[in-house]
Amino acid sequence: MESALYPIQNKYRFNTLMNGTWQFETDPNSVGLDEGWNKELPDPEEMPVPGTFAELTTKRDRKYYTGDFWYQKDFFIPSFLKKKELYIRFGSVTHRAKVFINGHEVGQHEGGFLPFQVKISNYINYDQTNRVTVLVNNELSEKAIPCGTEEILDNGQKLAQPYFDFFNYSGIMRNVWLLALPQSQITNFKLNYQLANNKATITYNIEANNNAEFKVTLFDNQKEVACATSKNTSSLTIKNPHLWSPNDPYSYKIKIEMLEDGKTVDEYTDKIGIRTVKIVNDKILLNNHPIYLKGFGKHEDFNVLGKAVNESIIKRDYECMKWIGANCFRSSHYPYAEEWYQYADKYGFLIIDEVPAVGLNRSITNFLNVTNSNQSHFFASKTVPELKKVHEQEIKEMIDRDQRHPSVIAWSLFNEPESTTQESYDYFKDIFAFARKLDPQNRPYTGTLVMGSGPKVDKLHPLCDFVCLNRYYGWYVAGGPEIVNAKKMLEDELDGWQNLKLNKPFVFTEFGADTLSSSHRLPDEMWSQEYQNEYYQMYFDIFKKYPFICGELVWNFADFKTSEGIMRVGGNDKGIFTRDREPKDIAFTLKKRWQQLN
Ligand SMILES: CCC[C@@H]1NC[C@@H](O)[C@H](O)[C@H]1C(=O)O
Repeated sequence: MESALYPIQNKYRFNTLMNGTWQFETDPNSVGLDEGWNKELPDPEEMPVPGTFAELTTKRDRKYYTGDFWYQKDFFIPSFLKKKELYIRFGSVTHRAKVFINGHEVGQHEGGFLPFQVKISNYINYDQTNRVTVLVNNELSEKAIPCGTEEILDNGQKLAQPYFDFFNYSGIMRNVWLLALPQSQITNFKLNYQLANNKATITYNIEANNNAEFKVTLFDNQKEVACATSKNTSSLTIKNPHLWSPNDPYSYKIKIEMLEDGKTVDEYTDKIGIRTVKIVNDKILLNNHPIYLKGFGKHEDFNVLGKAVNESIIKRDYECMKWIGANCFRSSHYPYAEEWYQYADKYGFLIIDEVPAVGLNRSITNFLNVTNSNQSHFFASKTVPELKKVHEQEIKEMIDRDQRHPSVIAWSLFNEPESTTQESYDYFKDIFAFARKLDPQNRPYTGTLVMGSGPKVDKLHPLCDFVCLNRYYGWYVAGGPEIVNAKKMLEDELDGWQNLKLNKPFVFTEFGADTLSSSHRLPDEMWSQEYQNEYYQMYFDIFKKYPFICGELVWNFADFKTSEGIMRVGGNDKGIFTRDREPKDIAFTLKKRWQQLN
């Protein structure tokens, strides 16, 4: 069911997008399966795919709809496709899906931010119209990621209660493809690079659905530079490799041919960027040179789109990040659509790729209790074994999908879980051990530590190759006139980390202040543009004193939608840009700083 290869077209492979208008119907009483909705929706409406119903409706109960809902679309399959294996590939379905073809169940998937495909060949009527139906569910629990719970309102409606700070958008929010693939096919390939003596050795491991030989060819600007024919695993070596880096995102083309009895039966081509990433002492090295990460925690989030993929938004975000002088972002708090990574490879951005392990703390204000006994003891609950299984499945799917992108430099296995209890350490010790077996390039593994999980109490930093801090001194604590105390709080914590002599890099993966683009205050006040500037200047003045700080990823790239609450004005307003991607004053401060920072 996993589908790590992005669809391409060549003489062996064909695909077509199934985006557009689908039929849609909510199923609040979960009667659809009994009433045959997998064959015919009783009273559907039009729904765009990719898209999310929550951003399109004018009715609150639809916006917050929680439970089962159905999508359905008819499509024609000509008989000349009979020789091919047919699949439908979903870029994602949030949070879980069950797929039917002409009424027959053909597969299901848990996890709302990674692709999967279902084989449909055996259920297709050729030269006829066929029907795909998807049963989706968007409920939250402590047995899946992202975590949350739900309540039943007085009117009987379910209401999702996220343990995370972004709107629980759901549905088919990424591209959907119809795939026509060869019977014998390449299903994935993994690459690792070794650089030495001005040579690059590219070790490959090809996965396929049949035993076969493989011919692997590397091209530099259309010129063949290396070639090998082997079973699944071998290597290629090239002299004077042109390495990939943010300042020079150079790519080669790799072509893999699958041979049966000497005859090519499948072919997959991709762009690859030769580079290495490693941690040496308290530095992050790219191609053996220390790098400093400048950029953002982001979200897939935009007006009307919700989290639906849209290449205009992707392009605009990259243009803004180039303009401001950023070189990195974290895919907070879930793996983004594949197109984000393709642009990063091309434009030379670095990505900390994050699995949707957010909300493993039973309250987004858990950080207020992290240093006292009011902790929720999240990892002591009986649902943890189920949670761990899903967490591991999604780590594997994320790494299988993204391991070839040169832009991906690290894996984030958690965002702000409970992290000061022995049981949290026991849980994540297993998670890290599982994940470390999966990446052929052995990139660094990390996770972000919630406000309060500091040097005296945190249990998870020993598992991390570099330490990621989400800190809000001057906002959630010591805000406004108390910012004078916030400076000392931040310095005291960093002194505490320094005294542990971890000899590891640290990256600030979140720090920020909610700011209304309409607010100017003299003297500055919280929520004003002037305060956001003062807040960041305080952090930057302090960062200079700690050489182990190797990155500053501010929170957040843009204002984004959350659940409603007394601390949210239309959502989270910590953006450097507004939700419609216009700069706040702070954007010009960061541009000046980042274009000078090498
Ligand atoms: C102290 C927790 C901060 C929190 N961290 C996770 C993000 O997803 C939230 O948006 C951010 C915030 O509240 O701004």
